[in-house]
Amino acid sequence: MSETLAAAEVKNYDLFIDGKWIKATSGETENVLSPINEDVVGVVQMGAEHEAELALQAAERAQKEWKKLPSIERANLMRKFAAEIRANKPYLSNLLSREQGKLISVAEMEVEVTATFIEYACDGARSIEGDIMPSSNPKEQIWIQKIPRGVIVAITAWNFPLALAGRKIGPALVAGNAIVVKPTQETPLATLELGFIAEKVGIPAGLINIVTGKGRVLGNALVANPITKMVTMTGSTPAGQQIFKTASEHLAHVQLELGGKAPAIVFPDADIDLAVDACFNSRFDNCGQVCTCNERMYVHEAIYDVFMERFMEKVKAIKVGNPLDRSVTMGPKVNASEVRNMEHLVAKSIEEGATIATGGKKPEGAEFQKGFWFEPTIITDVTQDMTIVHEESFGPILPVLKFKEYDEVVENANDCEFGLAAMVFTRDINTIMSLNDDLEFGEIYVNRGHGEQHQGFHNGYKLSGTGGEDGKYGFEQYMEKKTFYVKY
Ligand SMILES: NC(=O)C1=CN([C@@H]2O[C@H](COP(=O)(O)OP(=O)(O)OC[C@H]3O[C@@H](n4cnc5c(N)ncnc54)[C@H](OP(=O)(O)O)[C@@H]3O)[C@@H](O)[C@H]2O)C=CC1
Ligand SMILES: O=C(O)[C@@H](O)[C@@H]1OC[C@H](O)[C@H]1O
Repeated sequence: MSETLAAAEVKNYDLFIDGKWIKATSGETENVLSPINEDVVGVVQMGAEHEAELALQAAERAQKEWKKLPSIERANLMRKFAAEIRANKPYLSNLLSREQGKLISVAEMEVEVTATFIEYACDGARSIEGDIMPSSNPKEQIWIQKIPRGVIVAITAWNFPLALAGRKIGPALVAGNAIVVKPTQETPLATLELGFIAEKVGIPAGLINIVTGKGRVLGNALVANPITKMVTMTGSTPAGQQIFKTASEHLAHVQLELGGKAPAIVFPDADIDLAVDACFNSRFDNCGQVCTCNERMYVHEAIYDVFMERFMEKVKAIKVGNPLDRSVTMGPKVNASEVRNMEHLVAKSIEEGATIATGGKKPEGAEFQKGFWFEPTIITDVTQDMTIVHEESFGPILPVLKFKEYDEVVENANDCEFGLAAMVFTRDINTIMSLNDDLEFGEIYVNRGHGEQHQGFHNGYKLSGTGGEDGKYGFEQYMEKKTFYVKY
């Protein structure tokens, strides 16, 4: 059944700083367009250096009192914040679908995951543990304490904007920090709604600040400011590298979740139906716009034909259309630039000798005249040296390669500048354990597709990032350590 497809109101959002909604001194605004039909969904302020300073100063003031609260009291308030996010699921998920183009069912999952990211952080409130150890000196103890860092800057990407914000706000505040969130200009609206929710549940002014503006202007000003003690960013590798350089000027702690090029490897002993379903879902989830998506698929030559017959049947059954229509199974790409990148990768693949087995262009039909659409695309006759095997597509394009030997496919899987996620399908324990030893990826899925758990650790190697996020190791990064030598 379709959701309300009628054009909703166009909402104007100010900057949420120090518990107030204010306009940018620049007087500039930017329209947020729907990828479905290019209608304006909302209008946001274009903050810059001045607004960065205001937000950081507000956060610095608010954090001084917040850190004095017992962590369980911080967690109790954050649970109310999470509950109110959940209570607004219908509105937030509809807004996410309209600003990002994701299926309404995926948007509903995203709102739920935003709440559970925060609730997971709250569960850790009583586990902020340090160490007490004997000194090598007589009558002396050593205490290592965990303390909040101070002001955190969170910069997020457009694929799961609300969940990525919750993933950072939760641990940051439970640990005793304040935060300034800069969502991407592509999809800032649902994140801005968190400002209204913070007001409603009584989050103290200045603890959560949400500012919009260009990453290389406002984002850069936030990162460069010495008030900022940690930057947690999700986005592309080039942007992450720039942030890393800027933050190094004042040695802020940096946590980066960046690009990926996950291989899916299907061995001859795999459960073929399970592998087909997992590899399919892990490519076309959110129109392929998930950092852990199946970006290149290696299928053993012995099962290639039977696997691909079943796989292609599913690909050709995809229904592309308005993501608010629950009968649709894939929505649009987020913007025109992303569609141009899809077209570039297809053209490059053909130029390099590959075959477009299905898709490869914008879909035809009146409903696709406006918006940012691209067909589900499978590329075959692919060799390891081709661009599509190395360049992240972050979209509904999948190159498929055959392999024969274990060593060959492991070498090819590792032949990549990224190291975020990989998925492998085999029922042989020796193969599984060898892959665990040999694959150079921070997250390996065995006999299932992508999808992190909050208690895990979302950690990219190589150009996929640094620091890692989620779980107890992600939570730890929002705290500093202070060592106390106590002679008595
Ligand atoms: N590893 C992971 O968990 C994930 C990784 N990603 C990766 O993100 C990419 C797609 O997201 P996308 O939003 O296009 O990524 P971008 O890197 O373009 O933008 C990410 C964020 O960084 C901001 N930004 C850009 N440059 C700077 C800068 N110099 N200083 C401060 N902030 C800056 C952007 O601001 P603005 O755009 O508003 O100007 C945006 O808010 C893909 O590569 C994907 O792999 C996506 C999701 C998860
Ligand atoms: O960022 C991504 O693409 C993934 O980590 C995604 O973000 C929130 C969801 O929980 C994850 O699948």
